Amino acid sequence: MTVELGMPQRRTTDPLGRDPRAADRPAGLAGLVDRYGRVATDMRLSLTDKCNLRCSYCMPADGLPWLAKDAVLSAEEIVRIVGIGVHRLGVRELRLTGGEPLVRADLVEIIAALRAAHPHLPIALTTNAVGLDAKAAALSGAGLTRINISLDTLHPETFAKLARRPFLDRVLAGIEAADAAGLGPIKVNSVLMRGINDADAPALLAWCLERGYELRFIEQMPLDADHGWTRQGMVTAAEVRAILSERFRLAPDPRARDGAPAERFEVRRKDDDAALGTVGIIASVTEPFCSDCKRTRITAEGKVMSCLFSHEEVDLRALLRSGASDEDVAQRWQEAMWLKPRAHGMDHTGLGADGFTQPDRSMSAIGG
Ligand SMILES: Nc1nc2c(ncn2[C@@H]2O[C@H](COP(=O)(O)OP(=O)(O)OP(=O)(O)O)[C@@H](O)[C@H]2O)c(=O)[nH]1
Ligand SMILES: C[S@@+](CC[C@H](N)C(=O)[O-])C[C@H]1O[C@@H](n2cnc3c(N)ncnc32)[C@H](O)[C@@H]1O
Ligand code: SF4
Ligand code: SF4
Repeated sequence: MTVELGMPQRRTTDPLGRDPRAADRPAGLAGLVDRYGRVATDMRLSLTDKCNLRCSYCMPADGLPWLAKDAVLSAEEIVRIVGIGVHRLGVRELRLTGGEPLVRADLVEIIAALRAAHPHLPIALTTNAVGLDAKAAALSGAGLTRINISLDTLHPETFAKLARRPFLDRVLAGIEAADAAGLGPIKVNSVLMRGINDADAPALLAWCLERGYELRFIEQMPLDADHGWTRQGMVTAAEVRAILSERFRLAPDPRARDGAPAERFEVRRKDDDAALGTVGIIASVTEPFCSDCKRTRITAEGKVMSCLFSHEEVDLRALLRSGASDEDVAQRWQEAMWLKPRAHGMDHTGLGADGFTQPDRSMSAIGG
């Protein structure tokens, strides 16, 4: 069997697809453990590579060549692969992402089927919320647990510039509908771009705090399809804290982080120190959290990416479609995770630094 790998190499393995480099994985070791002792229990599954926005930090203006329909995992394959993760490999939480998961016509059916198979599994969705106003109630009814929504600005012109689509009103309607449908706690994801929306950060935080949403500012990572990212151009976590501190007082949140990308802060009013809520900062570049990583990713076409920045992908779809048993699929997934890089796709942290190569795929094609 030929195993498709990302750049820079292709690799062929034996008929069962065993990877010789994972030969040192102790026999009988349960779960998605890697060589550095991390255990992946958080599964992130991309439902599609397609999207209806063109955020400049993710997609090119003209979009990307979309995968063919039959290249993407079907609803049945998704249910099977999640079942293997949960029942055989210790997956404890699931996040559905993309691309834009809402463009998938069978999203509600997928969630209903996953919920029927796993009554107690936390199932979250990361979405841009375009069209969510019409679907939030159905998603909640189907069993979706909670939702994270991307929103970079409250200014229509800035939104249209960043997302290259004039859809701010639709996103705001989607957020409101998600809240009304009980899909909280709602988390809002915001990527700050220097000179474009960084000055909007305090106003966006005030807006989220008023509504009880948890805003998280995300450092831009080198995962844009245009390969235009530079370390100097990126707005850092330290800058975000400085911008927010002009209007609020931030104090470390005492709750345990538990491997989450976001470091949380309590937000207090400056004059009377009144508690207003929480803000998160996801500092993948300047304050990486790889040593506690518990994530395993499956792309829309069924490939394991052990790390967001992996240059290797292990094809589970081919196995699923070749009549392989759940045990074989689980074993390949375990081998892929055993070989997970230590950090940022390498053996050390350093996005944009020496030794780092940006993956060919954009965030939208990996599944953010
Ligand atoms: N470097 C890195 N960044 C990640 C990883 N997972 C998520 N992120 C970043 O965190 C952002 C927010 O991710 P979400 O999809 O909202 O999920 P989350 O923050 O893990 O989810 P919660 O459990 O709701 O806090 C993503 O857009 C990425 O920028 C990861 O494994 N590595
Ligand atoms: C790839 S999107 C997929 C889900 C959905 N389309 C959305 O935007 O929420 C998931 C998350 O990735 C984030 N993202 C995309 N490109 C990024 C980049 N280059 N650096 C950091 N985060 C990025 C987005 O802000 C979004 O919150
Ligand atoms: S960040 Fe999400 S909404 Fe924006 S282009 Fe990427 S996949 Fe689409
Ligand atoms: S860069 Fe890779 S190792 Fe680091 S947190 Fe993200 S997925 Fe985990």
